Amino acid sequence: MSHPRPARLVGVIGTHTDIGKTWATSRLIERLRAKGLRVSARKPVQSFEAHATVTDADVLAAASGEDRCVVCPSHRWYPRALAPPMAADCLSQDPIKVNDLVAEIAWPAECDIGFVETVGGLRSPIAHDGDSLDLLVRVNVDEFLLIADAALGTINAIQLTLGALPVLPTTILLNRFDETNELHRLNRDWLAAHCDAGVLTDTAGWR
Ligand SMILES: Nc1ncnc2c1ncn2[C@@H]1O[C@H](COP(=O)(O)OP(=O)(O)OP(=O)(O)O)[C@@H](O)[C@H]1O
Ligand SMILES: C[C@H](N)[C@@H](CCCCCC(=O)O)NC(=O)O
Repeated sequence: MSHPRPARLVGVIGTHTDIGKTWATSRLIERLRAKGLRVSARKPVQSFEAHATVTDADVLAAASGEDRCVVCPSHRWYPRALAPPMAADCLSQDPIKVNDLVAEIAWPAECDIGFVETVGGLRSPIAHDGDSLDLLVRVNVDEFLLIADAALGTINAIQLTLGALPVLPTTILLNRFDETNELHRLNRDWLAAHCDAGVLTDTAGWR
């Protein structure tokens, strides 16, 4: 049996953990849904501080209008702020396999755009046998959305990330971009001139 797949499947990656993948993706989902598009979000596995009251799945679910345990299955919630396989080990949970994470992703029958959010940065371990990039390759995404910041050092982080990606359309979103900050503007312009990717400073420009 073939499983439904969104018409457009976007892999969300970051230059670093806490860069704003969930925040930016949620803002983008809200904007797309307001236009009438059917949008879903999936975070195949998540790890977080044990005392956290709101997880990435909660934030994405609030934006997409889905159940948080549909966004991220409840058995893939690891309450330790470590890469998921490391968290699983510390919590004496079973090893995480990329194949299982992929198999657990289910989309609604009709979905215009699906977002798969990874963990940490592109090469952060997401399972015992693979990292965020491995997962998105297995999921066979159509394109990448790279969340980065606009501050000093971002060019290196973005270049390293782009260099590790397969050739697919990629959009860079500079989270927390401040138009009044000259460095932010100069970084945006340099990236637009030198990178083979679209460069956005907010979700409004996403096409
Ligand atoms: N543009 C922004 N404005 C306000 N708060 C933001 C913004 N971007 C991120 N944040 C906040 O920064 C924190 C980290 O962001 P977020 O959880 O989106 O990062 P992440 O890349 O998804 O992290 P992880 O590696 O855990 O997946 C969150 O508390 C989030 O609400
Ligand atoms: C705990 C964090 N919030 C995040 C995992 C980040 C792992 C980073 C590992 C690394 O690259 O060193 N978890 C998650 O996105 O579900």
